[in-house]
Amino acid sequence: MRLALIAHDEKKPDLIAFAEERKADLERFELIATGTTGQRLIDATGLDIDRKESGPLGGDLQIGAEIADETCDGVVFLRDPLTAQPHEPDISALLRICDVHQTPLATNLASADAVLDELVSRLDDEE
Ligand SMILES: O=C(CO)COP(=O)(O)O
Repeated sequence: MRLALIAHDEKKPDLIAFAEERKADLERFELIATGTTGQRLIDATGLDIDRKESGPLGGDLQIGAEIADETCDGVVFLRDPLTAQPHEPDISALLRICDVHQTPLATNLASADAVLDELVSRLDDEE
C-alpha cells in the first residue's frame, strides 16, 4: 500500500513529529513525498521515501497523477492555511483528485492519525 506525505514549510515540523511518533506504522507502507518534505523526513526519521519534485515544481501534480492512476492509497498533506502558495492551483488539483477517486486524505494533524489508523487496518485486513 502506498501513502503520500506532504507538508508546507510551516507544517514540516508537525509532519516530522507525526512521522517519528508513527514510524512503526509508516514503515509498513511504500512512502512517497514531495521533494523537500521527503528529504526532511528521511533526514529526521530514516524512513525509506520515494521523493517527487518539490511542490512548487510539480510534486503535488506528480502525486495527483498517482491518485488518478489509483496507485496511491492515501495522502497526509499538512497544509499551511495561513500562507499563500504560488502553486495553489496544483494544490487544489491534488485535493480535487483525491475527492474524485475517494482517496483518504488528511489535511491537518488531527485527521492524520485517523487516516493512518484506517489505512493500517486495511493493511491488517489484507494480511
Ligand atoms: O509545496 C508543497 C506542497 O504543496 C510541498 O513541497 P516540498 O515538500 O517540496 O516543500
